Amino acid sequence: MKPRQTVIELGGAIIDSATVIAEPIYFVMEDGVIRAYVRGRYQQQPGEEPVDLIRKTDKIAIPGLINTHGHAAMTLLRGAGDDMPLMNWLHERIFPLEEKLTEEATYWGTQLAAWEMLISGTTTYTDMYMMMENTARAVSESGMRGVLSVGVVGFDEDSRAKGLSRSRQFVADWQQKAQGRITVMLGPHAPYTCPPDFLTEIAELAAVLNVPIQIHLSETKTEVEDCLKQHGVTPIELAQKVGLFNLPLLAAHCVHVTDADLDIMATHGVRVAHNPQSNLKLGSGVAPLQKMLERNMVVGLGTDGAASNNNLDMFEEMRLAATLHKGVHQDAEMIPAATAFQMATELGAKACCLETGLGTLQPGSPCDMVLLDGSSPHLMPRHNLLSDVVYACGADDVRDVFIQGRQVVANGQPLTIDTERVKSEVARLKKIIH
Ligand SMILES: CSC[C@H]1O[C@@H](n2cnc3c(O)ncnc32)[C@H](O)[C@@H]1O
Ligand SMILES: [Zn+2]
Repeated sequence: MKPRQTVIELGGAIIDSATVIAEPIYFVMEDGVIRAYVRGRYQQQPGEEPVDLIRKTDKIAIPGLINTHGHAAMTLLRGAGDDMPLMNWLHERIFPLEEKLTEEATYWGTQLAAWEMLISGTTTYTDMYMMMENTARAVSESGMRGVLSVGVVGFDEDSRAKGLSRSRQFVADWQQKAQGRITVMLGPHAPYTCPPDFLTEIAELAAVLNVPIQIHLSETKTEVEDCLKQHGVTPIELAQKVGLFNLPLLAAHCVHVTDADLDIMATHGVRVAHNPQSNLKLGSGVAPLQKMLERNMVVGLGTDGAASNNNLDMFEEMRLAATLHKGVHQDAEMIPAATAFQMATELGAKACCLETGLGTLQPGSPCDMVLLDGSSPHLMPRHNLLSDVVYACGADDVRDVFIQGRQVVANGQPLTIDTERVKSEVARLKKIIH
């Protein structure tokens, strides 16, 4: 039997960064996939199969936002260490607190993150953390898409062996699970926590398991200076040397990269997660985004964890990406709204090695759709819909969210998260993690 179709009628839509329709439009969905979009109002034609009709003519549709770098359970550490540079923040505050995180804490921290991400229009996110089984369970229950990896460090033989075996098991258990919403990567933390021979082992394992890699690279000046002192090469050169770039790889940050580093990355198709807010808050610097895009590199946007941001709001990242670089370079033409929007959607999907079509509302794409309140002052008088979404809208304008055609947020409220339970569990856990 042919699956029943659903039609969503809207007041306008951004199909992708190059296709903006600021007039009535409807989408035809079937099996969680967008089959077509048609300008104008929906009218059933004589003899046409009946459809389920959702009428939201005061809403504007955009593709679900894609957060290309994060550590979901770090919501539990929000505000627990502020105004410190990365290395002090990690060693003096974060690592000691993370020692106290239990498996169930990881689960509730991820639930809290999913709640925050869903109501702010993020439908897909990446994660690298410890105890990822619980993260995957929370992601699966939330209805979100997750690109998940076990965070691995190689301080000694024991941590190396555990990291590799946990990663293997995680791929076996979770690759393409939750109706295909979960995909897995390997997650070596950084070159300063994983020695070169261990990074090679990880690259070899990724090739065997046929999964991409995500890693923090060249985040701070100190990281680069230490790497040069210790290994005689930059973190990017090191990553290439040890074989990491022979595989699809998503590099978070890349703030302190030379032109030669960028050429290496571009040649090897290295994808980048740009995290402007986290880089500013930790005082790390500003990544050379324009130079990356000039080399046609795939760059997505990310929040990083809630302890270095301190929220998971992709509207803020989009707006910051579109304004920060203009200010730094005194060039108002840099990173136009369409580019920032593309990074938060389509390019984000590519950065995460996800299926084609994700990050757009084009026919054939999965129906991961966010509906904004068309009667918000941020969307008036509507000279330019794309500009309004990037420069004026915020998380508060998100009303409804669909992932794979399933509604997960209705009128600003998450449908898949027991928010009262999350509130009480997080309050309880705060007493343990302090
Ligand atoms: C080994 S699991 C992931 C690990 O990464 C830590 N982390 C969070 N944010 C950052 C960042 O900006 N740079 C480097 N490492 C970061 C997190 O606390 C976990 O320990
Ligand atoms: Zn990170």
